[in-house]
Amino acid sequence: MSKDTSAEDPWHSGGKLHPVLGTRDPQLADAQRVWGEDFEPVDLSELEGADPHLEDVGEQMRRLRDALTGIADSGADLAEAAELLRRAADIVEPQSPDQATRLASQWRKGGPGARRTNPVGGTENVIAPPLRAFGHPDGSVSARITLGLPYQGPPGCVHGGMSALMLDHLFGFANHWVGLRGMTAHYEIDYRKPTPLLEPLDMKAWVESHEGRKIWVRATIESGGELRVEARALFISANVPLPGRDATAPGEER
Ligand SMILES: CCCCCCCC/C=C\CCCCCCCC(=O)SCCNC(=O)CCNC(=O)[C@H](O)C(C)(C)COP(=O)(O)OP(=O)(O)OC[C@H]1O[C@@H](n2cnc3c(N)ncnc32)[C@H](O)[C@@H]1OP(=O)(O)O
Repeated sequence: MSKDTSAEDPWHSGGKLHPVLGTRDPQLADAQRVWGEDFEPVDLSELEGADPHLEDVGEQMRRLRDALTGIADSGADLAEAAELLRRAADIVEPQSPDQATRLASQWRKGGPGARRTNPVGGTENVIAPPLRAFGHPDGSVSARITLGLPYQGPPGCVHGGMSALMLDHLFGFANHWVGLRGMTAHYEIDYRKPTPLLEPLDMKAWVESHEGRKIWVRATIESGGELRVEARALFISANVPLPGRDATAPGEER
């Protein structure tokens, strides 16, 4: 399997995979403590060059998101915060192009695709934890994250849909890491034990096999050394027209 991807391929937004992260990144430092030095981070080069104010706004929004969830019984006075947030929205909204324009801009040739904005890893997306994935030399990808109250399902536990979402996303990275890409066609998941909030979750995904357009992937979530969730999926190599781009002939189908 090849890791080569081509920025010239209009159906693929990714560049070649290479380590680009600095060790100041807390999730990378955490991952290095857990998995040692024997892995390379998945390419996140599309994050370079982002407006630092955009990164900062995203970060402040996530702080608010986490601080706000479950605050109702605390007696907090939120009047000033509400006013400041209204002002912030009044500043940003008029500067933000319509959604169709922004959608197309994500998929410009050689652009970041949805990796900056997707709901799992996108730092521009407030609902994203955001999860960061790391690629290992054995072809698997891993992520470690601790989720808070915004992601609660059963009492004190991660919402099962959130687990499914994160693993589906990791499947995408597992494909990407070994030079494949596809769409989820079939997805099955077993919730073996409750998945705790507020405790580190270790996720792993890998391509088990692939033949023609079919890619079979597997993934797990562990916490405290115990298996919580395991999932299997069939991805199918498929060509989806990119927003704002002519639907010209895609590259070779796998
Ligand atoms: C482009 C940019 C890439 C950027 C890369 C960046 C890398 C960064 C990495 C990661 C970050 C992001 C990662 C995100 C990841 C998330 C993934 C999703 O959420 S995907 C959304 C949900 N999935 C759908 O919406 C699919 C909807 N379904 C379809 O469109 C079609 O069903 C499709 C394309 C999957 C297949 O349709 P057909 O018409 O092309 O092909 P047919 O002939 O039906 O199937 C081909 C073969 O597959 C089998 N097949 C199809 N579906 C099956 C199923 N559900 N179960 C079992 N077999 C199935 C069929 O039986 C057939 O097999 P036989 O060739 O006959 O042996």
